[in-house]
Amino acid sequence: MSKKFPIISVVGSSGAGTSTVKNTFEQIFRREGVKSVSIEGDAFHRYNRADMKAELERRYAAGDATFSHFSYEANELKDLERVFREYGETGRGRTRHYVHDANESERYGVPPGHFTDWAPFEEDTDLLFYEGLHGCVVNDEVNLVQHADLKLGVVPVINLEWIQKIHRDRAQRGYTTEAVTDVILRRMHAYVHCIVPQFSETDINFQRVPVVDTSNPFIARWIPTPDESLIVIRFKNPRGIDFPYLTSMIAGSWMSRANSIVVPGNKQDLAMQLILTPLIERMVREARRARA
Ligand SMILES: Nc1ncnc2c1ncn2[C@@H]1O[C@H](COP(=O)(O)OP(=O)(O)OP(=O)(O)O)[C@@H](O)[C@H]1O
Ligand SMILES: O=C(CO)[C@H](O)[C@H](O)COP(=O)(O)O
Repeated sequence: MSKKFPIISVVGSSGAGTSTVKNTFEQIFRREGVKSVSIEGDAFHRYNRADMKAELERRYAAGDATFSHFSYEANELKDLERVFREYGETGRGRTRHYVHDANESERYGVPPGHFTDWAPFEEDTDLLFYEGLHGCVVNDEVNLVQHADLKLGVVPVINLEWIQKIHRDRAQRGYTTEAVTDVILRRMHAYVHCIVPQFSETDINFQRVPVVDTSNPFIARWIPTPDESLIVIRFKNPRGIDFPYLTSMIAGSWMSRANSIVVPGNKQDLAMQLILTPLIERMVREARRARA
């Protein structure tokens, strides 16, 4: 936690929608005049695509069928913690990009499956925004949670998460359904052991639930639309959350538990803006005062 240089950590599995949620944050940052710097979790993968394949094959031959990008050891989590710590203390740090596809390759000038060089953060920012797989990990080696001031989970129910991943990986990253299915299966062990525990550490979870049949996600022809889904929003600590205000502002919403509200899928963006804007505004105001 840093009063001077706060960190927002948005965590979700691959295909959960963390990149999509980043757009909502960008709108809030723009409207509130917040200067942010951001990290994509994939920047902290340990291996480029070819080296990851070789490492997978090596481990598989040695009898380990559980290794995947979700595993702690496939990522440089100590480096990520170092960046979180340094940013929290000084407002400085560095990141890079993992280039997934031809579009990103054109943007960054590096072939798909490779990293760009590390580059320092811009100076004089108000906060650091992280989105990715491991931003709330606590294990024997790292404790990322302790550095983050606002922690969010983006967690569609699993069939929907798979549909989103399959469609995105096919449409944008050039993989077949069979290849994505293999990846989902291979990652399941680490999904349970490395990804899921983080959603008990997060302050707020956004869980998208489809209200159309997704019982065979591998043949779904499209991603259920916002109109075909609900969002369950759960607050770890509901004290101070103005639920009557939220349910009156968001048409069609209701409280399903003392710490949870449900909103129509097409109100996700509005709900996030209403919930997050005051939290971000206060965080940035206090940080600016502490730096003055
Ligand atoms: N609320 C939503 N409604 C409809 N589609 C969504 C929603 N959120 C995400 N998607 C779709 O799901 C797919 C995956 O989303 P996104 O790329 O944001 O995932 P991600 O968590 O960033 O994945 P990765 O970490 O693998 O990059 C995209 O096709 C996106 O358009
Ligand atoms: O989205 C992911 C993890 O969040 C990707 O699966 C990961 O970055 C590896 O990418 P690729 O399989 O395209 O090399």
